[in-house]
Amino acid sequence: LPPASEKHGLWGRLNAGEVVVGDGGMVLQLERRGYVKAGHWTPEAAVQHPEAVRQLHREFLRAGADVLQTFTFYCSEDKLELSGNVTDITGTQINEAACDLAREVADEGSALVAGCVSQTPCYLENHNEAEVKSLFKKQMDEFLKKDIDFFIAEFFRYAEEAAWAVEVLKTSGKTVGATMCISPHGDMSGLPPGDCAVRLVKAGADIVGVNCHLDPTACIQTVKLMREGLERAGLKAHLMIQPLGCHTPECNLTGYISLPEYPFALECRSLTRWDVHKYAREAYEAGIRYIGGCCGFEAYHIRAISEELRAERGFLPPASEKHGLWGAALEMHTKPWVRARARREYWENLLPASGRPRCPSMAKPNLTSGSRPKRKRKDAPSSHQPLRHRRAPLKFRVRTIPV
Ligand code: MET
Ligand SMILES: [Zn+2]
Repeated sequence: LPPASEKHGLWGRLNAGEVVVGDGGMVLQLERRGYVKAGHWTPEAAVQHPEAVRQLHREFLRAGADVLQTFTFYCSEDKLELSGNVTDITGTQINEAACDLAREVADEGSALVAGCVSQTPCYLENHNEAEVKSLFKKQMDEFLKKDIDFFIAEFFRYAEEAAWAVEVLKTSGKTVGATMCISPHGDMSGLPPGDCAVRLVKAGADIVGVNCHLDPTACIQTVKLMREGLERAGLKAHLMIQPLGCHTPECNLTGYISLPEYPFALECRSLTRWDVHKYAREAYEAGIRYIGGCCGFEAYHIRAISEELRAERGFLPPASEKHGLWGAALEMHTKPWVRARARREYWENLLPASGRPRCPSMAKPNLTSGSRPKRKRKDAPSSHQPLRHRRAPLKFRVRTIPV
């Protein structure tokens, strides 16, 4: 169990039955703002554009986030090398700068800082436990040089790799949350969500759940399956959820990356703040107490979680000073037909139009998962040998999730 000093940390808060509001998506949002390269999704902006990262952290804090996650997605040494995106900055520099940024902003409020690791190319490449674990250990040691409160291992497609990350992070003695980017069908080796959760808790995870890849509806369904798996095994853990900020009802095993709109035309699918109210309530009712968002979740979505759960938390966040509940600020509008929208029933029951007459409401997802491109030797800016890649085997057929 985590040390007593963590009584007021994440572990203590969750054990006391508190709701913990997570932050939103960093890489997708910073790509849209011009600081991250799509396809690569590496976080060198922590060093190159600290002001951009700091600002996004601040927006999430102001919206009520209790946790700021370090901007260290895909910041393992092998992923940085594979992306070939930075030659003049090391992974160590990015990890350390990201910790400093998250801490600086967290201390402007009373947020916790989570040091985050994610899936590695090395795992797909060779399944070598020692090698994969050494990548996580390196990142963990860099985080531990800085002031972080707990760890999150997130965005894992395979329970095995996530469990390896958890085993490494637990050696720190700190609280560890683990979230997988899986659907109700389970992980990429066919392990059902309940069994994934059991595996993660047995590896030492204190909090388990899902992040990214699918919309709130599918993610809640998956976390419920995790909870049931834990109950069947007689194991206890807190539950965590950070879904996409997009509607993906027709998605399948491969998640939103299989949508034709990924990643540059997803806007039509964005959740409204009212969708988030519904999500936050459903997640809470499912017994999930760490409730945040992943890609597509912006500050106003996080504020909507904070507003929906204001009674349970006992306060509203600073950003709500500029937002009347359920549209109440519209009472001041000069036009009577807009004033008429200053009520909960209006926004709760609205079916928003897309304004795009020729658009279908559903897309046809691509049915295969892609292989990684080989990096061209002559373009390779790194002095290291590029990694070899092979197609990740899809062990079972892609199906559509009934929701
Ligand atoms: C592709 S999932 C990304 C997760 C990470 N915490 C981020 O928001 O940047
Ligand atoms: Zn995400």
